[in-house]
Amino acid sequence: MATRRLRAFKRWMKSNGFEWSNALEFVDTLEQGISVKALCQMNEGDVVAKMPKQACLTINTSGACDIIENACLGGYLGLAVAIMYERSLGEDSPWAGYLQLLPQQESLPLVWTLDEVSCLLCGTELQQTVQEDKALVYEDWKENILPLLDSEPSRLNPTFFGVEQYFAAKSLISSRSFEIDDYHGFGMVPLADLFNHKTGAEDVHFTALSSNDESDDDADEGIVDEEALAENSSMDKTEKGVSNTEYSVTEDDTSMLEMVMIKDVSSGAEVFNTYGLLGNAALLHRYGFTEQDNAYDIVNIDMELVLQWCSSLFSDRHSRSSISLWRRLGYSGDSENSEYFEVSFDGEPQIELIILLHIMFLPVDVYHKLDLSVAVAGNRHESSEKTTFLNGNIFPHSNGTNMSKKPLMTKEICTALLSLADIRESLYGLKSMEDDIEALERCSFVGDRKLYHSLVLRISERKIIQKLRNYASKSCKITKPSSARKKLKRTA
Ligand SMILES: C[S@@+](CC[C@H](N)C(=O)[O-])C[C@H]1O[C@@H](n2cnc3c(N)ncnc32)[C@H](O)[C@@H]1O
Repeated sequence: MATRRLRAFKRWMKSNGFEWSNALEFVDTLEQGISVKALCQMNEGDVVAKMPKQACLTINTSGACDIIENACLGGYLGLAVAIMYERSLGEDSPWAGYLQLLPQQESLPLVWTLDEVSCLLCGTELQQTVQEDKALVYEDWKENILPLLDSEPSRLNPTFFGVEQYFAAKSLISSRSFEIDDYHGFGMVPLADLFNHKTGAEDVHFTALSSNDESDDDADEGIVDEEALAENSSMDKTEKGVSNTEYSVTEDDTSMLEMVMIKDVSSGAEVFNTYGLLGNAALLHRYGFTEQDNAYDIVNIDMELVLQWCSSLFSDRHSRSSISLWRRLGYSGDSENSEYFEVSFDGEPQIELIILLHIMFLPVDVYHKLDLSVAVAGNRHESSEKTTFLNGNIFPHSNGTNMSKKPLMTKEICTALLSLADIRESLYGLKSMEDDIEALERCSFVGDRKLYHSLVLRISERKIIQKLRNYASKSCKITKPSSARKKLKRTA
């Protein structure tokens, strides 16, 4: 359905040199906003849309370019000022026809209230991240945007540069901006941002040729291989497919961005882009929606939770020294402040977590032997390629990813994983997963958007925790009980 705002947008695109295939239908519904459909069969290689870089809203093209540059605001901050500035011009903005199509803001958790964040995202991977984001974005506004109003009172209308407007602009940038090229950097690309996302199953690809350097080396991820383009996008197709605007482009025209079909799509089907291979936490964080059964979902178990579990069995001293030994063996990442362990969509915990648990359960004598050998190796500056003897298993340093988990899955490690699953699950509060599933069934995708997507996130995470339990129970049955220490509580 072409609504009034869509018709106005198409007129704006035509007068700004955009070209798009007659086979694309832009659909606007109250429930789902705008999507793009195929009006007839579309084929791999078809160039279905061309967008002039000069018509994209970037720091460089915006009327506020001088203000942004004088204030040395780059990246997202600068682009946010560009959007707020053009919005403040209303009909006088060269992007008025584009801006009227955009929502005021995208419903990302960033723009939810703090109460909504703590209530709806309780226990999820996003709760803390979003709380921190909100504080940081507020600080950004106070430090960088507020002072601008004093420096340019005649050009900047404070009504359009308030903290709410800044958060709104940030939500649009997060959900709709593209990397254009070295000169323009990030920007808003009209038309390209009408395509919805499907994980790992996109039909169309956004491509850009750098205006500074056309060599492959300088190509960003989205750039199409020139030869493939030449093969697939003959003038024939361009003439047939792209509507007959006056704008004519050459194949290596670096002033244009393109949308190229990377698969055949049948008539009537929606044409999807992909925003990346993202789990639900990342999708909700950046774009404000989730997908059911998303195979890229993960759950993290923070080191803090491991310490919490550890303190119920061992002395603080033992917990700390085990973690220290584990770090010295090279199993922690770069940052000691944000250590966490991933549990994959299938419920498999990261090998690094299993190794840490293993170290914690080592019999005292083996533990001391290992500790000593690591200290000696450290003093001799031995390479991290060396192997280590751990409870009957040879552990290669810093190379846990290729190790088999099976031999390590002793009874106590399986029990520890079950306890960690319980501790992680308790973060979701009193409501059970069944409560969440029932709530989701009652919830409307359209009317209760925030609740709907936060429930999908909670449920998908909790399903992974359930799979972690299954993984631990199953592994326990197939692994012989270990000969590890009988006395669990250690004090030294
Ligand atoms: C680049 S825009 C796509 C066009 C958008 N539908 C519109 O109305 O303008 C990205 C936004 O579209 C919505 N979106 C995209 N893919 C989606 C999907 N698979 N499910 C739900 N919403 C989606 C989200 O609100 C997202 O932030």
